[in-house]
Amino acid sequence: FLEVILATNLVLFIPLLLLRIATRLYATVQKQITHNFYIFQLLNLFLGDTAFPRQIADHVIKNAMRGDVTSVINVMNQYCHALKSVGMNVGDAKGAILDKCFLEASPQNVLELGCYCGYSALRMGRLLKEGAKIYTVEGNPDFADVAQEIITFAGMEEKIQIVRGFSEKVLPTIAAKYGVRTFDFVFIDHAKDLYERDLKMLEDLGLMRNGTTILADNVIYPGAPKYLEYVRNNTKYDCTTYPTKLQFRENIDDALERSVYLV
Ligand SMILES: C[S@@+](CC[C@H](N)C(=O)[O-])C[C@H]1O[C@@H](n2cnc3c(N)ncnc32)[C@H](O)[C@@H]1O
Ligand SMILES: [Mg+2]
Repeated sequence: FLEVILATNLVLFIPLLLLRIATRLYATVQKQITHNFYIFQLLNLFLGDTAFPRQIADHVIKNAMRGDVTSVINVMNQYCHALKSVGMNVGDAKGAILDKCFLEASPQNVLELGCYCGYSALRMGRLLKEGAKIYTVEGNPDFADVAQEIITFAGMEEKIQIVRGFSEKVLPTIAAKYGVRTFDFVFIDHAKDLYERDLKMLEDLGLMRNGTTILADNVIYPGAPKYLEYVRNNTKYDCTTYPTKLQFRENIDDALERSVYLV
């Protein structure tokens, strides 16, 4: 009898342990290589990274009101909270900081790096003034598909343009492609180790004007130390930190960093 119990436990325990190791490994590796399209896709293939965004989309379509952006945002929040989500949406608490900074900037042209399922784009989209537009960059085509589905369901497809591709590839051509001169508000929320590189890219490409607001998420967790060092010790940026907690994980400290570009 004891042998049966032991064998059953082992049968359950070993796959769970392997799953845990794989998840940890994935999180570590993903941080390093999110900008490598092929490795990213390979990991997705084996570890099913798109399963969660797909579930969010299905849940939204089933439970939210078509064409009602606030209802879509609320359903996404409820779902992620209920699951103590591993989802990467900025969430409602940090979302309130995003709303505040966004409204203060009152932007015409908005750039987002890292769309995921479109949650933060929808949050900004519902505050967008008449005629203004959001361009949200997403490197993972499966995430971009899910985001497009949710954005269209919310009726925001005219206001939110998903820009498919990795930032390093799409930024050099984004202005010409969409007829934009500079962005007034930039929300940076993609791979944390690319924040500094991509901000410098925006500078070099002349995609920001005097007064452009750059808001960076997750500067404490998972953390973007090189980015913080760059903007905080730089006369070209006027910085404010908004300490907060990680989305859906109230025991983990995080912060958003607002930097106003001064040229
Ligand atoms: C934290 S999630 C974005 C969450 C989203 N802003 C929200 O709050 O709803 C980061 C996203 O950035 C994407 N990503 C990572 N590196 C990227 C890059 N170099 N260019 C474009 N997208 C990238 C990932 O595929 C992922 O979907
Ligand atoms: Mg984030």
